[in-house]
Amino acid sequence: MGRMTLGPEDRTAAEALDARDPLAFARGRFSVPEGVVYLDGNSLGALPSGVRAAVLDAVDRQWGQDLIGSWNGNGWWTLPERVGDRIGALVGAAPGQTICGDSTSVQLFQALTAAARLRPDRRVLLTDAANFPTDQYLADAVARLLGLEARRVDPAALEVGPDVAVVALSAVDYRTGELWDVEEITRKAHAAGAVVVWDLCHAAGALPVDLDGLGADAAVGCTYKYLNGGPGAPAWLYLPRRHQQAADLPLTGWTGRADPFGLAGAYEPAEGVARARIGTPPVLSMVAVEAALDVWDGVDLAAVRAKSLALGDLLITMADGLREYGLTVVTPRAGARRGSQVSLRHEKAYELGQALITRGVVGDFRAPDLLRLGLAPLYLRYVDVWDAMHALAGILAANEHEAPRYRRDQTAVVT
Ligand SMILES: Cc1ncc(COP(=O)(O)O)c(C=O)c1O
Ligand SMILES: Nc1c(O)cccc1C(=O)C[C@H](N)C(=O)O
Repeated sequence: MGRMTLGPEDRTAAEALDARDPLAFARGRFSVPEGVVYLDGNSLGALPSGVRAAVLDAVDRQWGQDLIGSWNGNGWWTLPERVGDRIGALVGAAPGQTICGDSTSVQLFQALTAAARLRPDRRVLLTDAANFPTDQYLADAVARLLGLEARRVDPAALEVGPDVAVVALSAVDYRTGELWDVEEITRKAHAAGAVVVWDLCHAAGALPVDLDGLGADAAVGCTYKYLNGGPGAPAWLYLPRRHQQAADLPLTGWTGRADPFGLAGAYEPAEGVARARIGTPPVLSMVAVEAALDVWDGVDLAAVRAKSLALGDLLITMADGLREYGLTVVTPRAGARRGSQVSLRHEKAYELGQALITRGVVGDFRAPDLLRLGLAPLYLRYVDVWDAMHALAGILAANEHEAPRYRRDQTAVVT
């Protein structure tokens, strides 16, 4: 779809786009609260309808009745590989290369350490100065542990010297929504002999990714954003087959050992990606993720991408109409450089976000001045974007956000 010319007066045009949306059916797979326009699926995805029954079954029948027999009888033990493969299918990973478990931060530690150990003669780890804090902290921590130097770079001007062991970046900038040229960066890093670790938190389920085709050396991501696995849902690690044998993973937990129930005193890695298992999987959370992944049945990621960009086009067009109020679009306009969110800059971004919540529109705020609006194409409609931007226009026009109750309380948790 090309650029839109939809004006704030034209809700019927948004309705027409919904009427011919090939993904319209997917909204029925979610429980989205009535009267809420949810633009925060890039932080916590909405609740897929099937999750409740799956978790209740895991609690009442599997845990309550079947008790410990559930590790085998209800497939608890194999959840990390099973769910991992289903996530892998959404990021271009053939089976046997993706494991689900722990947090993104833990998986970053695993991936960065193992990646650096693949290049023992090199001393530098590159990360993005604007990367999500946990990515930067863990790059520093791994560098300290292995005696490397963690260097901050701008992905747009990446240069990879002969001393670089690892290039570790997020595909999408969590603040601006900019999508980096993942193919070109991977190619550049490989040409210089480095390995590449991608953080796909803001890409998995938001746009097509082809990890195998890319030749990525490792990747991580969460499942609580566009994969809708729920609060605190476990993350995932992609470790391609070609590195599995050589990968020296730092967290050698007992469930990643060959024959874990042999209970031997010394570690020996399991075959394949199972070696990336660490401790006991968080069964209830992983059952939720597994059920959440059902929303992808029959969904074409190319259609998800097309709708994500079209929703973004609509949002950007309407935001451009609000320039007179000091609102600017910071997300790149070119579709190829956009993830699945649009970030708007305004000196009162926090207050605007709070006033929007009062009107039933939920986005989020990133300091110091960004209003971040996430676009999850499976459950968002064009009219939702229209209604959100219409509400924003009303707030700005009436100065609603200047009300004292919207002032930022510095002690509040900003989600
Ligand atoms: C790019 C990126 N990496 C990592 C994380 C979070 O890591 P964790 O799942 O360990 O909280 C986030 C968001 O929370 C993120 O946006
Ligand atoms: N993981 C989160 C959490 O536990 C609480 C609040 C927010 C988050 C997030 O996911 C933040 C998110 N990664 C971001 O892009 O800013």
